[in-house]
Amino acid sequence: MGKKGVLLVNLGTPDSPEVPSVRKYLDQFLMDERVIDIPKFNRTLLVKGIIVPFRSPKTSKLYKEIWNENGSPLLHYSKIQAKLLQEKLGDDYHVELAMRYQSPSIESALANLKAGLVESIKVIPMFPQYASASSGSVMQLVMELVSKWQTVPPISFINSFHDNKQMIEVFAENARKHQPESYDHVLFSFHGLPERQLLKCDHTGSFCLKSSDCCETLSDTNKFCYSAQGHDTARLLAKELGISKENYTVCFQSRLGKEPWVQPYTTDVLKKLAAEGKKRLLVFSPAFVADCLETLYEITVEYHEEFKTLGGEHVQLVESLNDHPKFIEALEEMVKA
Ligand SMILES: C=CC1=C(C)c2cc3[nH]c(cc4nc(cc5[nH]c(cc1n2)c(C)c5CCC(=O)O)C(CCC(=O)O)=C4C)c(C)c3C=C
Ligand SMILES: [Fe+2]
Ligand SMILES: [Fe+2]
Repeated sequence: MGKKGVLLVNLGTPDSPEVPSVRKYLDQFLMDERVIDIPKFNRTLLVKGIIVPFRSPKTSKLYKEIWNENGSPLLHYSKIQAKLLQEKLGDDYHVELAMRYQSPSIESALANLKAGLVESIKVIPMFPQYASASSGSVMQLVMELVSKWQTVPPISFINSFHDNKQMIEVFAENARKHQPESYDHVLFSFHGLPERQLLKCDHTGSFCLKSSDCCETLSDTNKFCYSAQGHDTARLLAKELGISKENYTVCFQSRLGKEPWVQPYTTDVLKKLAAEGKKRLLVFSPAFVADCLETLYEITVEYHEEFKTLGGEHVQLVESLNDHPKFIEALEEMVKA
């Protein structure tokens, strides 16, 4: 029997922090019709004419702040996760890592699986909460590529793992290192998403954003909603750590453009908490399985500085899942499920 193929796919990162690489990365990322979901002509004008030329130099500076001897943290941790998973699964499995944007590409990882004569492929988009712009985009590209093969192997996808028990335990364990009870408030800061993309997930058109608490419970109507899944992750984490409802806030960071994104925005929450006299914040970023630009710069540097300017004292990031053995066990279970 052939090996069972496993494909881990994370978002992607520039090949280097220099402006030309960042330009290439942002161009590929933001020209994805699931990321900037507007007609192609308008997307091309916006992305190639405005965002990429103006944003690349600024984003390059930020990447230079987090780049280290291992390169991009996101790629570095992703490689370790794939290696540890391969070791855990053993010789009956063939694990490949890909990035949705830049390298290693999904195309090359699939070619490696094909060359390895795998008998099946399990794809894990490495995003705990489903979003069309992340998991959906990975699934679409994998399906497009594999659909062109002469022999299409049995292929399956993990859609989301927002309530994965081991994942919750790892985040909680990482938080305990910081004595959560010594903080004035806890934030669960998720990567943002345009509201338009949330609304598109509600096929009934009757539920999403129709009330201020539409994401507070998961039901058949909103089970694929990124925000509702995020609220679920936050609830489970708060329960695991015994954090009461009034002591935490779910919020969304990294907004791009002028259109409304899912709210509340993390920056607004920082202002509100500072005005209430809160001094020390513990911040989880549970939309990511590895530390990356958004955690290591946006939270650790930008939000920390911003909160201090507002009168606060400290913003402490809870380390991501990275190379934690229990997270690798979680991946193993997903593969074997
Ligand atoms: C949870 C996963 C992610 C979703 C959903 C997502 C949506 C999304 N992102 C942008 C724009 C940018 N995101 C950027 C960085 C970035 N995004 C994710 C994950 C999700 N994005 C990660 C892991 C990272 C960091 C990658 C790394 O190398 O560390 C960036 C680049 C940085 C910058 O210029 O600010 C942009 C741009 C949009 C528009 C979007 C949904 C519509
Ligand atoms: Fe993003
Ligand atoms: Fe909702």
